[in-house]
Amino acid sequence: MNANIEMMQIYSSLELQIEELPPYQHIRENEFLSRKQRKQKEEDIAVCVCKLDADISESACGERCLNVLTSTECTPGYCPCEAHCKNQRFQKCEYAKTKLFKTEGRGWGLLSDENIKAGQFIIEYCGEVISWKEARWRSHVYETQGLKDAYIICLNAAESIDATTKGSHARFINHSCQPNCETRKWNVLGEIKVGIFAKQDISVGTELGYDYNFEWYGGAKVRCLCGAANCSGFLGAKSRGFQEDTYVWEDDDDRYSVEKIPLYDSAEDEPSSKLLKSIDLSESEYVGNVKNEYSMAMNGSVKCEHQLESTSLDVQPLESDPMEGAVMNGVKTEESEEMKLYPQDAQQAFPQNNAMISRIRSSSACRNYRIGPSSSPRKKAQHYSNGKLKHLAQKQVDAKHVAELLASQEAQAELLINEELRNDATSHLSSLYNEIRPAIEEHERDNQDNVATCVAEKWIEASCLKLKTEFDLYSSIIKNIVCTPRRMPDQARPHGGGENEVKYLEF
Ligand SMILES: C[S@@+](CC[C@H](N)C(=O)[O-])C[C@H]1O[C@@H](n2cnc3c(N)ncnc32)[C@H](O)[C@@H]1O
Repeated sequence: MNANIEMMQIYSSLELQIEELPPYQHIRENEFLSRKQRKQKEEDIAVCVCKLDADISESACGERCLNVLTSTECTPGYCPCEAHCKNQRFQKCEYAKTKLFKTEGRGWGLLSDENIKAGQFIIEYCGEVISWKEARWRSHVYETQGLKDAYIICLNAAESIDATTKGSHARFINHSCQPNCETRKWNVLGEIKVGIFAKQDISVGTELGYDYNFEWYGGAKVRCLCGAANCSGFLGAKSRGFQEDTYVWEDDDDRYSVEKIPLYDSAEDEPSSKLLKSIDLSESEYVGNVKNEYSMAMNGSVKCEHQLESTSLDVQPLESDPMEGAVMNGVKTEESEEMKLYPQDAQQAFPQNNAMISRIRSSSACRNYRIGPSSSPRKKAQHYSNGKLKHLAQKQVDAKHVAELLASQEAQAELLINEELRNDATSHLSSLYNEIRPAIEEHERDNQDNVATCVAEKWIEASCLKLKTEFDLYSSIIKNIVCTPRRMPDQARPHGGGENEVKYLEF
């Protein structure tokens, strides 16, 4: 009888727990929404050279396995250690034992339910794999719905994992500024997966936490309640999402910020003590939502009851940027001088470099240099009221075509040389990206500290060189158009191109 009552009590407390858990679907594998899951091609399979030795447990794909060293899981059927291979932890869901629990003010959290060793794989962060654009859109939608907890993390430059409606227990791991876990990316059968790994030995019953700073796409500004001595104050304060939302810029002598939030570069850095002039939050629906979310987030006890099925959303996708696709119609146009001289934003010239830029931007070493679109103080006209940068998508000037319109051979040669220098600098920057990416990824895998300053400097140097060569090219075009004679119209031989292109070159 007593046992029955006890059982009923356990059952009802379990029921209570299940009731209280926010609605989500538990999944053990990522679901791909924006594309099909990749099938590993035979030629892409990395086969290690491990040899099974019954006396040495580490022999079957331990830490010296070539695949382990490159964060790649062995492929079943190809690994020489066959069923003994220890390097298929994601595939076999070899998770540590964990338990959900309710925290004070931070919603649900995850506890270790056994002693965990430093470096041990704890759990995969599963969810829906969506494009970066979709992530921005969803993050905005969730904010609009008043969803307090954010579950979107970055997978790669183009994709994110959203565990809001579907995910593994990793979605319950809270942020800590003094984390005992970290995220690491592994190549598993040709797909990148995000795992939570122990940074140190963790004893049973300890809350698991990792630093959201790098991978998290938290739409709202949530005050961090991790309690660490070095707490940075806000969740994901260095994350891309946070940086975009709280964009701070200078316009002549004015300084603006979305909120009067003191931003800390790192535990050691000084907080930005400058009093920032707050912009009118009502100016923008988006910022308005952020503000709304912020005040909600401050109320830690608010329990979110929102269902995600709601579709009648009165919001626009963030990517509906009114400047996107804007085309520079020629030097005759009313565009600013800066737009003429910089026909392509450095970031847009290399879409694949966005990851690099955002990673570098998220390191304090580089933030000191202010890389990327926020690298230099720009005119207010180039920002939206919420501080986001407008894209300066423009056509590139075809220097060869311009040269053909000039009568002077010297002028023609000058343009062509400058174009060649610009092209060299562009391809150098592009190849540098591939060269330094492994260093950055390696760094991120080992720990979540900042990337080395020398890496950032190399990148900045190449970016500056590219900007300089672009500047030289466009200033020499303008100079020669203004100061040297042009061919007579009937001598001009504009090549190829449609009507637009000819107009573009009519000076
Ligand atoms: C990935 S979820 C973590 C699980 C979440 N606590 C839950 O109940 O589902 C991230 C959200 O948890 C909350 N959170 C996580 N770490 C926090 C922290 N250190 N301080 C305050 N809130 C935190 C925030 O609302 C954040 O958006």
